Amino acid sequence: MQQPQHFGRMRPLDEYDISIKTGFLPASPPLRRLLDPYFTPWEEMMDDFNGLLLAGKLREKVLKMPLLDHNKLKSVQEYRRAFLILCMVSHSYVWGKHETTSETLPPNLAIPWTSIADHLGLCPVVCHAAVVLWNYRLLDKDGPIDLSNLAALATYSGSLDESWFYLITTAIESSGAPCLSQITYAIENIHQGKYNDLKQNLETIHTALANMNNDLKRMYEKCDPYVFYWKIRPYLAGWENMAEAGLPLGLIYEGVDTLWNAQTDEYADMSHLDEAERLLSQYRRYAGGSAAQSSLIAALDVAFGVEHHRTGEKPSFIKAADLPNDRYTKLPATNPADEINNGAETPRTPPRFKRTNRNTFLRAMRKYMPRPHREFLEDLEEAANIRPYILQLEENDKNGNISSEELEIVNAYNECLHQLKLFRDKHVQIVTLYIVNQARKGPNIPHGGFAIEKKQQQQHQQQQQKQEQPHETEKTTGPQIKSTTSSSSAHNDLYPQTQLETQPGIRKDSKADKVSQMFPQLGLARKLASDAKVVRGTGGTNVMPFLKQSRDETADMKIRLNSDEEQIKKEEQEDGKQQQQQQQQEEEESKASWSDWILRR
Ligand code: HEM
Repeated sequence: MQQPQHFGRMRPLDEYDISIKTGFLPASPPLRRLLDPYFTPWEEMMDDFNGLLLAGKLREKVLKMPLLDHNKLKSVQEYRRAFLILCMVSHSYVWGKHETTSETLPPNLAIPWTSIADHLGLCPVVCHAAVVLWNYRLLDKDGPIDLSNLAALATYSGSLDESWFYLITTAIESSGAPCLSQITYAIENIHQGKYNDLKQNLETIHTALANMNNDLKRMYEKCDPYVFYWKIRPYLAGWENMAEAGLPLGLIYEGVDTLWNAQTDEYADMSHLDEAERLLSQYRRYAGGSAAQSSLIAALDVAFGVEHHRTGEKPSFIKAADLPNDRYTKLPATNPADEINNGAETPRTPPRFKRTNRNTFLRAMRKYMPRPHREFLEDLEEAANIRPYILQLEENDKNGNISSEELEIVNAYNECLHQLKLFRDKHVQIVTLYIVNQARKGPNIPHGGFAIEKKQQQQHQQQQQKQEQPHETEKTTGPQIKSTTSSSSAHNDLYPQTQLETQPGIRKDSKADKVSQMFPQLGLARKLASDAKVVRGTGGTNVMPFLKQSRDETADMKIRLNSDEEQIKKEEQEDGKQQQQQQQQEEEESKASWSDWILRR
């Protein structure tokens, strides 16, 4: 006999820092400034930082900035504002504007950023919460949180495209806000047997999801894919898998020099370590900002019991053996010192993922969500009884024992999943246009004089190949791997974060160079085989298997009832047609340009 399932109960939403009205967005708009004059140096930096970055003066100015005490921040709103400031200034400091990547973050940024991140339950790196949840203002303070009334507080590039990119996501969070209370009501209604109310909960979630889809479709309107890929995305990059950008070990958080253990998230005394060990322990690797860190989409998955597997594990889709060993299948340790100690993989991965989410990447994204939101997802995993209830109805149906009301509930559940699948369909199209196509085409550098033309670049590469393989000129196939201390390829000097990931760009005499010599077991100096499968542009085509699998896993959760035979046949025909169309569309999209999209609207 099947054991009865036990479900946990949720705490009230406000205990997870969730508002019934605004969801994961704060109940009132984020602070526009820190008013305490003590923090003037940070706010002044914000006033000027786009200009300073453009003028190449940002690093100089940062180095003159005082080290401020984060303990003087009073409210959570102030902590969030401070976190946003430090995300903006620190990523600009590290990546610069056409400057060499900085491998170190000075103490006046690193120390407060790390402490403030700890306070908020985040990592000291840019994340969805910083640029989407805490980075907007309302043009009319009494108006709605939608695209007709939103402006961004801060952008790296100073462009409207970047504002639009964040604001679309803010609008999605706002449209999706009703889902959170409805999910908790649905759970309670199942406990109490109030099935009519449950149907209404599902219908409200369905409407919210449809609104989210409408918001997502508007990404094309004001965010140019070229600007996104080449001007915005580089600043959102973190320091995990960034060897090619000159950060093979991650970033040194200067002054945060108590020994930090990523597994336990605790600090220890470092006095017993020698200089090299101390240096190594200061490195941290974090993924960059991504809407994959949105707790909203994750909450919907958990609520509906959408099962996510390791990429490639879903046999009908793609064989794991054919996939590259990349960030979507395996993540490096946050602190490279752990690789020497015990080969740890994904630190601080929340332990309780019993039910649905077994995808390495999606799980890892949770440590980049604010602590209360992460706790909401963890508790929801214990409490989510919607899918088990629907599966019970499916069982009733098999026994010829389902009422018309129950049928309606199953249909409402299926409709919600369908909307979530449509969201992922659109998202796959967006990623094709905004990332895959851009990575394939390469930067379209005008006659600015600061980059070399394609022809010259080819000559440059040929020359380099000759130098590196004087005896093997005839049998080269894949992209060429350079020696570990060579400079990056010509045009990508401007955008180091978009380099090929197999080129460990360790600068001679850099700290990473020193550390890699001291710890050869880290394997940084390894020269990879030229036919290594992992070769691809950062965030390029390798992301697609992951995203398409995630979409297909959503569609797979739909329930097919026997009593709906007619409906099933119709759906199967439609699904077949849809799959064909989708494949065709995806092929066309891989060739499409942004103007095609705009004209097609
Ligand atoms: C120009 C727009 C966008 C681009 C280029 C983009 C790109 C990506 C990429 C590359 C990933 C893979 C994970 C990573 O490498 O970070 C991803 C995942 C994801 N993105 Fe986006 N994204 C965009 C907009 C959005 C928006 C507006 C949302 C809404 C919340 C969103 C939600 C997600 C989610 C939930 C995932 C995790 C995969 C999944 O659950 O299916 N993205 N996105």
